[in-house]
Amino acid sequence: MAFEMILTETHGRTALIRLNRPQALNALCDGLMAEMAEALAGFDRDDNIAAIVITGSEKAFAAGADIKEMKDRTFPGVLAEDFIGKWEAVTTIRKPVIAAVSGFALGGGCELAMMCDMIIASDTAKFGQPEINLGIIPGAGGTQRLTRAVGKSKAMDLVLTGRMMDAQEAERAGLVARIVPAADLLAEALKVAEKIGQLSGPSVATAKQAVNVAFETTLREGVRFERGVFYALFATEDQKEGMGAFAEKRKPAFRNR
Ligand SMILES: CC(C)(O)CC(=O)SCCNC(=O)CCNC(=O)[C@H](O)C(C)(C)COP(=O)(O)OP(=O)(O)OC[C@H]1O[C@@H](n2cnc3c(N)ncnc32)[C@H](O)[C@@H]1OP(=O)(O)O
Repeated sequence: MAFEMILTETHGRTALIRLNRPQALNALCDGLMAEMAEALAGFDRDDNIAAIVITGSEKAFAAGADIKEMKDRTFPGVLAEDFIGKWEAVTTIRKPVIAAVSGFALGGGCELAMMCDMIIASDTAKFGQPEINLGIIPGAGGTQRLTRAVGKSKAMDLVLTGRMMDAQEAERAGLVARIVPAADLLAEALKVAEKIGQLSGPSVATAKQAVNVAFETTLREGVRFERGVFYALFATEDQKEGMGAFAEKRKPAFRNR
């Protein structure tokens, strides 16, 4: 499938998706979101791919949903179509998805980054939920994921005022995993993805699932879930290989089973 609004490439076992609407600061229109969902699903099925990086341009990861496309939508229309429901595709991917963010990550752009498993930001990144300036509120998880990431007070500050925060503030607040110079952003994100790709696929997928459960359940239930999947990993060859390699003082050769 040829894409128009995203570019895809592979680097070893890492798939890279670049948002590609520079003229609109990568505003997330329906077409782009559909292409991304299709690309993500394809990479998730591909045994040669272990992790996925999503990035934008130096100026903008994404400046939000496409306001020009969205402005004439109606209440019955968005309801019938479940306009934003399709965006959730990003959260159904089993492999790790890393957002490499440079420049603006606003509105739906910030929400897209937060749907990924971790955010690596350049020192020029700016995050915000400015929907309040448009007479709406965040609609792709912004009020929920941002609040879980940075806490109620800062989430209120950002969502109610629509102000942007820079990469340093975002890292201090816990939204961003690490900050790197803009010129090194992609290399760093690919390096992290490659490192994950060398590990055991079943344990990586299980670890991702377990951390995500923490967002959706009580501590007691989450710990119970973790214990169950932890025990299950002792049924894998990779557990024998990983621990055997440690005992034999050699590098493990994981076979993803
Ligand atoms: C997903 C939901 C439900 O949560 C909803 C949303 O995401 S609503 C959208 C939230 N995002 C915003 O409100 C940000 C809108 N953009 C801006 O405020 C500014 O563009 C900026 C601060 C990011 C950058 O400003 P500047 O450097 O001055 O560039 P511009 O000239 O404004 O933009 C260049 C070009 O891109 C178009 N653009 C930018 N953002 C969007 C957008 N979200 N949708 C559609 N188009 C966008 C902008 O109109 C310019 O295009 P031209 O007018 O030159 O054709």
